[in-house]
Amino acid sequence: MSQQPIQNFYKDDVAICYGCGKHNADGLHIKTFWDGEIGRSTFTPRPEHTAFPGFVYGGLIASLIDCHSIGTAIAAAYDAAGRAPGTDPEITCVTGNLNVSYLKPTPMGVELVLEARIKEMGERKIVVTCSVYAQDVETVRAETVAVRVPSRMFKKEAD
Ligand SMILES: CCCCCCCC(=O)SCCNC(=O)CCNC(=O)[C@H](O)C(C)(C)COP(=O)(O)OP(=O)(O)OC[C@H]1O[C@@H](n2cnc3c(N)ncnc32)[C@H](O)[C@@H]1OP(=O)(O)O
Repeated sequence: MSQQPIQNFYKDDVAICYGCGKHNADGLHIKTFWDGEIGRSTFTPRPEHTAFPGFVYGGLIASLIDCHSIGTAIAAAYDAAGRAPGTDPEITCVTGNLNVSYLKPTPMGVELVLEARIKEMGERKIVVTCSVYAQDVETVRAETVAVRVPSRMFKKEAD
């Protein structure tokens, strides 16, 4: 298991994502730990993340899956290239598609555990599956298409 989350290696100028950017003070600060096979993340929803009494808002869960799956894709892509995370040239991805199945209501008040795996590693397209567990019960399952893009895509035109 990597000691540092992949998000720690994102360049400062792009690390402002609402889901996972370390420089977004109001963000969720999702962290992905890749062990070479599985990307793991944990998150405990806060009261404002409620959908209906006692249960987590699905959009929040989709956000967790989104950034965690993209982080898993990026970490796995460095791994597949035999490179240390964060080394140049930078590997970056965006979400092309996010398909979420809510299997059961997800309870508030417990830590959620996310496990993501690589289903397909292409040159540009990386397909990631992700399950969300609450107290060992799988409540959500998703498949994400991460698409590798040049890091200049993240720069503002004025820069
Ligand atoms: C580093 C910090 C990152 C934090 C990111 C957090 C996650 C996010 O919120 S990202 C923001 C939301 N996503 C976006 O804004 C992306 C907007 N879309 C785009 O920019 C483009 O449509 C993009 C990059 C997805 C695809 O670009 P494009 O040049 O058209 O790709 P293209 O060359 O056609 O396809 C490349 C591969 O991806 C696949 N693909 C592209 N788009 C999709 C899609 N929407 N669904 C499924 N597969 C797709 C293609 O089939 C192709 O696969 P293969 O290589 O096997 O043939």
